[in-house]
Amino acid sequence: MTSNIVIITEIRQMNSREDICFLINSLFEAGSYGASRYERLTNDSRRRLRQLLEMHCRSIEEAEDLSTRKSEYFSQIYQPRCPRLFKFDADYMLDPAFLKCFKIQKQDDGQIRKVIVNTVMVQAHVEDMGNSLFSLPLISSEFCKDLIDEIKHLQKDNDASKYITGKLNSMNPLTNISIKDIGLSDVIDKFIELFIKPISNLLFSGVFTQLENQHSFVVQYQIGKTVDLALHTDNSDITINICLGEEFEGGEIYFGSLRGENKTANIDNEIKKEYKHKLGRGLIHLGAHLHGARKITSGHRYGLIIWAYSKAVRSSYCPCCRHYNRIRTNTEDIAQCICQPSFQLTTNNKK
Ligand SMILES: O=C(O)CCC(=O)C(=O)O
Ligand SMILES: [Fe+2]
Repeated sequence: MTSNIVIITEIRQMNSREDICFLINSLFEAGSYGASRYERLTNDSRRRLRQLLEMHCRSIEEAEDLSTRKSEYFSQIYQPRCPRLFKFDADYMLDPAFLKCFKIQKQDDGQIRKVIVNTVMVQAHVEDMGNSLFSLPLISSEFCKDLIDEIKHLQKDNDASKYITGKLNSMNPLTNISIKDIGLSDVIDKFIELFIKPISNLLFSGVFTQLENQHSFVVQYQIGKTVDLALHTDNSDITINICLGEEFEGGEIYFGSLRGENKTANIDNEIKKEYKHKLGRGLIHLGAHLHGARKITSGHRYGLIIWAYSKAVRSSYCPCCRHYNRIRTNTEDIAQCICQPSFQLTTNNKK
């Protein structure tokens, strides 16, 4: 008999219909002992699991339906304050120093055809803070200002404001605004595809050759509301954290060890680096890097957080404990994991 604790953890990590299918397939697939994981559970465990699965599926479906309604509202009804934000334009969006890190080839109509990283300029403009943590100029001050003005405009609009608050990451539930909901996903997708992917490929020495997906949001910190963020790791493969402004004091971001590297019980001893946000400048770090944000002491802080995903990297770690390649056996498809006797990697990668 296997314990269902592992499966319960997997259920809690489901975020989409795709995740539900992935989990259900893995529950009913014949395992290395012949019987599926589901068949190896007691009747009682199966009953509890079914209830939990149903509840979680319902909440995912409700969240997805709400997300569709939001997208419809923002694409069809909402009148943006700054329409320029919604169409990708590298010269408007990106910091001139960041643009210098690339050779950009354009088509006759001005669209970008190809972007090649300029290694010498990357060395000049990107600060390597160690432990796969990089700081660099990313976004123009004009784009930062327009995005904050758009957020303020959204928050004043009765209909729009109803849609923009919600639980986006489990840590800062009330004040985050989803980039997808407000119709800025295409802009962020292009930014990742054209610029973040090639520069990450260079900075992380070829680990992130592809970044197929993203989940992005604007975070806000304000006295009397959310002022800080506890130490955590992100559900991302790499995170891009950009300071949008406005005026604020405090709010430094601090970093500890990488997930799994942490050996001491006292997490405060682990803090290794601190970074002071600067307008338009950002950090690129591994999602597995422990980090948190210090209290702001005055003002209002906005940040653009991009969680980027790589299918190849995701399929190399256990979806349950999220550690990389715990122990691999020689058997082609099986990786051993402390979470359960065997974690089956399928070719059907998640996300
Ligand atoms: O506020 C920040 O700069 C960090 C935010 C963050 O780490 C997160 O939302 O995951
Ligand atoms: Fe984070």
